[in-house]
Amino acid sequence: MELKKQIIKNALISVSNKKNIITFTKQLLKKKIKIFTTKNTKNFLKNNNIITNNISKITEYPEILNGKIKTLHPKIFGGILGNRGNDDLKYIKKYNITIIDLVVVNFYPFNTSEKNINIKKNIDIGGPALVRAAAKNYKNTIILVDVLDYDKILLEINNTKGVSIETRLKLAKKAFEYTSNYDYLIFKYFNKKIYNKKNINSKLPNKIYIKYYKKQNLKYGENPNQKAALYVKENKNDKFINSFEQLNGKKLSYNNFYDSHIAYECVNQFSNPSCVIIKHGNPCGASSSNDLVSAYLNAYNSDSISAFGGIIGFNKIITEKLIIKIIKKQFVELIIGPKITKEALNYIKTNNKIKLIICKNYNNNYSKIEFKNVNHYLLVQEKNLQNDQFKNWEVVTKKKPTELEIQYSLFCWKIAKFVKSNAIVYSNKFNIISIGSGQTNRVESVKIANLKYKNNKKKLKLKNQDIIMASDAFFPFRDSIDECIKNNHNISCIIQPGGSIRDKEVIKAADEYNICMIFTKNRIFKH
Ligand SMILES: NC(=O)c1ncn([C@@H]2O[C@H](COP(=O)(O)O)[C@@H](O)[C@H]2O)c1NC=O
Repeated sequence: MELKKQIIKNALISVSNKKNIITFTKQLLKKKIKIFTTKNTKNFLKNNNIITNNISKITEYPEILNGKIKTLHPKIFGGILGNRGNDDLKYIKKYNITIIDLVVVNFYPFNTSEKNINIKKNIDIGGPALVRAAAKNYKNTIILVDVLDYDKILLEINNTKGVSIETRLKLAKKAFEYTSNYDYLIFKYFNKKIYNKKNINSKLPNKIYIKYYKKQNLKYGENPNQKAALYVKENKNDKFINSFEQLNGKKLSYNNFYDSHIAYECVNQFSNPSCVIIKHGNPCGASSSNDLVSAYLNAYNSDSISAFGGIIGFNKIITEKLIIKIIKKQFVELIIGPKITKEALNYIKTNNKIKLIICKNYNNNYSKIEFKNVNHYLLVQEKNLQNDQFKNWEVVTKKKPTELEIQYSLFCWKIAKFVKSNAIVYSNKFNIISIGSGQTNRVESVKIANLKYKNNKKKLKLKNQDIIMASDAFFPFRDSIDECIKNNHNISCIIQPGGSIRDKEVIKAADEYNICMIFTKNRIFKH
């Protein structure tokens, strides 16, 4: 329902951020709108040769308490909240209230990234009150909180001599969003102060407030019939989000986004040129080498069938030579890396089927907690951030690993961390050669890993190369180890968390076969 357009006679301007206010005020004055301003806004405009009325002309009261009370007065709020056409009129007349048709306000900045926030100075009281009052009475009072809306409103006034009810409603919605965001920042500040003081484990607080903003719609969810979108925390300085750029290919799907992050997180564990190929959230191939081309080829050879349509992560600059190699070898869904050469980018751009993401500022420590929702509940846990270092591990067998075997075991373990449970991973040097993933019992995962290993052994011409075996949780029995030896798998070292009641039996098996065994003492389940 379109209300009769009201002519704007009086406006109140009280802005901390003075951007664009000069031009806007000039335009309002041209329309013969009477303008009332708070002290600094008035002085700022005056210094720019724009004369406005001091708010005290309405309140007949000076600003007091060093500006803590400027506009908090019945004559101001009466003018904003009063309805023009009903019982309120009698009060308006009785108390000689100036009707205010337009309120332009933005608040004192409350920047939580600043170390020393001055609560007295930084928490705006009168501003939010003005904004809420005007937004509540949006049918009568227009509320402007966004500098970017000044021009739009002027255009609407010029074209239609008023501001439509639809626009007023949108502005009111924006105003309440503005006040709630502002209060949320202040709340967070107080919340942090309390937690830090009491030294409570603030990672898992008693209450969780989640505020994420839609960054982009995704092509679809896990399946094409599911709508999906990407949300981010609003942090304009977030280096990761700012540097996460899609440079080629069609819109990302939910699975693309998920897999590419896993690929990138996994490959960024390594400092040597490395490649990880992900399918359905699981690594299917990985390698660290002297250069990315050989790392890619080794990773591809880990499981060339699964690599089809895979998400490939690199930790070094992507070159044209590498792209040519990949395209020659396989159909690839997405490539993610920290940088790409100009030539490689031009080359990849000739094929819009390949999605390319470049992410310069990778930070694994950004979020220390993880969420999963199950119907009515939100499951929250700390990220499984472990210190994967040999000094924290224990060699439990008679045979001790060589320096190289320790390095190889670390590589194999780091990949196993990303494999869905139950995970069994075989590697040769810094190359993954077989993965058994996501089975409901460990023996099945071992069997799958063994089968893939058997196939790869011929293909990769592995003869008596020493193999590392990683398991994401302890072996409940010695049978898995017997099974490997029976199949002549040349295992030189097994890395696993340990902790089974039959550890002794398992260690005995390893000793019998003259294999080294490392206990990491940390389980790496991934559901
Ligand atoms: N206390 C008040 O009555 C009051 N009324 C408006 N303000 C704020 O004062 C600022 C503008 O004041 P000035 O024009 O003096 O810079 C605005 O950010 C506005 O949100 C107030 N200041 C703080 O609470």
